[in-house]
Amino acid sequence: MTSITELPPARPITPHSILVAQLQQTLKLAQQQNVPAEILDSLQQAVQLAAGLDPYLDDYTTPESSALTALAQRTSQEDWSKRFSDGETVRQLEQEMLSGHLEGQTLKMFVHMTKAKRILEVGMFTGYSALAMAEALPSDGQLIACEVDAYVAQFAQACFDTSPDGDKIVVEVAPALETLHKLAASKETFDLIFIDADKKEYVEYFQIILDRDLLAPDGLICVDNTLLQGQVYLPPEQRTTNGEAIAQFNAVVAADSRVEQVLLPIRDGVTLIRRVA
Ligand SMILES: C[S@@+](CC[C@H](N)C(=O)[O-])C[C@H]1O[C@@H](n2cnc3c(N)ncnc32)[C@H](O)[C@@H]1O
Repeated sequence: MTSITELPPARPITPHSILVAQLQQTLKLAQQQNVPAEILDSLQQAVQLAAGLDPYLDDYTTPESSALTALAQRTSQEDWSKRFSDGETVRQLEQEMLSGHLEGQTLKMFVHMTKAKRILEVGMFTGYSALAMAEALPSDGQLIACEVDAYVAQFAQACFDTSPDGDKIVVEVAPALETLHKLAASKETFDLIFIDADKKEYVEYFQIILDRDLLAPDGLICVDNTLLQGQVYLPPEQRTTNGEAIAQFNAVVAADSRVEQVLLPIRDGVTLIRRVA
């Protein structure tokens, strides 16, 4: 009999799920104190309203494919800390990096809406968003995924090999900046570009994409984690290095007259950018 190791459940990493956890903790504390019933009642309503949102969004969003469910399950069953301490991954990875059902379905919608045929993903991890977008591509469409870590690249490839849409994905194992320069040198262009790799390099990815014309005319850039757990609008002294990098990235995009953008509060924040000049 094989024993399945119990791994920790995913921790809250979006502004909304962090807020839910904080409200639940506040309610617990209030229940232990002699707090007036009126305040307890109000807190309980706040918890209900906040905690119900994510499950409701999941319930009323088209379900993910069986290939995506399998990939997400495999990702959550992997002991990423052990992979890192054994030297198999180049950095500490974690299951929370996977974008998941709501964002995956949102990206699929963008692929359909833009009629994209060529997609570039910067930061693939185990391949959830890559496979979600590939599922929306026509049969002659292609997605190039940049990933620096050879272990996760292999992990993702094994999942793609068992999916009907996996053959639309080509994985480039190298630092993303290297791959972006290589693609630009061979004059490649993309209808949709999804940025989700090293937060400290986001400004560089954005600038190379625009300066070296990696984005096709009328193309769309989608950028993940642009709320970075709420750190971008919390007092700057509470920001991590990644929080600071994303705050700077958002400011750079907002000041660039070549583009227009909208920051959507989906999961950890997704910014859509299109070129206007
Ligand atoms: C947040 S995860 C990507 C999640 C994935 N897009 C998804 O939705 O499931 C970020 C990934 O970017 C990779 N990464 C980090 N820095 C990178 C770099 N400089 N070049 C290429 N990949 C990088 C990490 O190894 C990690 O797998």
